[in-house]
This record gives sequence, structure tokens and C-alpha cells, in this order.
Amino acid sequence: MDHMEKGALSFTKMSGAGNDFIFIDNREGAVPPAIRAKLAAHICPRMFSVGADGIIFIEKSSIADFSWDFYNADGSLAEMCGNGARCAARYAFSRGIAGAKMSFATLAGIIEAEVFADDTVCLQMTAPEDYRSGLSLELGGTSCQVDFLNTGVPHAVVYVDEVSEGQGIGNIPVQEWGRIVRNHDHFAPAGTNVNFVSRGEGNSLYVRTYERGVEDETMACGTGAVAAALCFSKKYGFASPVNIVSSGGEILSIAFKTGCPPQEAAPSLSGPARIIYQGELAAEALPADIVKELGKR
Ligand SMILES: N[C@H](CCC[C@H](N)C(=O)O)C(=O)O
Repeated sequence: MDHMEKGALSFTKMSGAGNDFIFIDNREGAVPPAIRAKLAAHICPRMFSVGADGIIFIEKSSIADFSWDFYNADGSLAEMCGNGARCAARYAFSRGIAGAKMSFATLAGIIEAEVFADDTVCLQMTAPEDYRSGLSLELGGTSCQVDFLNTGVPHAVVYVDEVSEGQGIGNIPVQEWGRIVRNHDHFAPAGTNVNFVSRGEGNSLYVRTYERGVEDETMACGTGAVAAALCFSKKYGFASPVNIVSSGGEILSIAFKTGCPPQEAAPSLSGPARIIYQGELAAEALPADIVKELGKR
């Protein structure tokens, strides 16, 4: 039996369709706000620590069942995270923090969620904002027109069938093109997540997402799936619900009102959210100043 000093910090690892997160139950304030970004940037890198696309702190709330603080893997704060929110609902239900139907506060607004008996969680998303279509930029030597929608966080939507000369979504350079769009002047200064979208079978779409704050392709992106579904439907007239086949092969289902602007579509996001394991972060895995701060509580 390995003997390890009592861990410096307990956490739960979760996966929302392959978008993975570290959860900290912070209702007793174990991790003060001042060190959260540094903690995220220290324990999210894969191979060097726990590894995740982001970290979520669950906090008490006087206006909802709980509230949260979400940080990307690089320690940047983001207002919302669709897959993370589905995992937060599963986490809260599993720990008795909320019932199967719940609400929680994010920087993007209050999220209503429902946890189902299988691993599915359904969210009512906040109202999309700032829809922009036909933004011109160049990818792979081809001029193309991308759309933009804020679904809690900013998302650009690139229509792969228009830029890839039939290469197919599986062959496009997501890191290279994702970085170009993420940093493009159209989206300055906040930058944007970037979704590469291609028509699938029936009412489905293939979506590959380059995520701001991860600075790489993730296996799924919930707010990105919502942006892709709403923009594609607006441009090509897709019906609701749309099934999004994400990079990791899992399906996210987006339901929404059709025949109206994306801002009025009232989208919902359904998909899997699973607890993977519980863990204890060893003090030696953390910078001394963080261990010191954690020890104060
Ligand atoms: N993966 C998340 C999006 C995180 C957004 C974050 N990458 C940012 O906008 O900075 C999702 O499932 O919606």
C-alpha cells in the first residue's frame, strides 16, 4: 500500500464527451480566488500533472443551487463551458448539492440543468448573442466566409465544405487554422473558440473545435456545438434537433427554435457527463506558495 501524506487538495476528474475537467468542491472556500488561475495552469497540463481542459470550482450561491468558477487549462477565466456545465450538474447531483433538476450561476448567467438516469445531462443554455455572418478571412490560400456567435463564450464557425476542396473534415489542419482564426482581428481583443463544421448523415454535423485557453483541439466543445448547430441551421436551414458528432466520436444533441434569429433560438444541449475518478493532489505536486495558501484554511 503506497503511503502518501494526506493530499493537499481533493478533486474529482470528469469527462463531458471527452472534454475533461478537474472539479474542486470549494463551498468551504478551500481555494481562495487569488490562486485559482495559477492552480489551473499548474495542474491542467497533461503528463506534468492531473491533466484536463479546464478546472471548475463549485461554490455556494444565494440565488441558485450553487455557483461555479471556470478556468481554462492555461488559467484564463471563461464565462461558460457547456460540457463543463453538464459535468457540474452530474457532480452536484451525485454529491447531494442539488436535485435532478437544478440551476446554477455562471458568469454567462443562470443555467438550468437536468440529470437523467443514464449518463445524459441536458442544459438550457443562456441566450446566444452577437451573431455575425459572412466574416471574410483566408485559410489554406482560400478566401472563406465564417460566422460568429457568442453562446456564453465566443465561437467562430468555419464551413469546411467551402474551404477544403473536398479534403473532408478529418484532414484539415485544425491546430494551424484554429490558431489563425482564434487570433484574427475580427475577434480581437477577447479572441474566440473556432469550430470547423461539415455536414454529416441525416440531421447531423461533424464538428472539430480549437479551444481558446486550451490552445488546441479538444475532443468536444458544448458551447461550440451549440454555435455550430445554430449558425449551420441559419445558413442552410437544418431542422432541430441537430446531432453533433464531436472529435472524440461522442454525440451532443442541440435542440432549438427554428425560423428565428440565433439570438432567439433558446438552445438546449444534451450529452454524456461522467465521473472518472476521485483524487488527492500531493503537496509536492504544487508550488510552495499554493500549498501555503491551501494550508491556511
Ligand atoms: N469546452 C467548453 C468551452 C470552453 C470555452 C473556453 N475555451 C473559452 O471560451 O475560453 C464547452 O464545452 O463549451
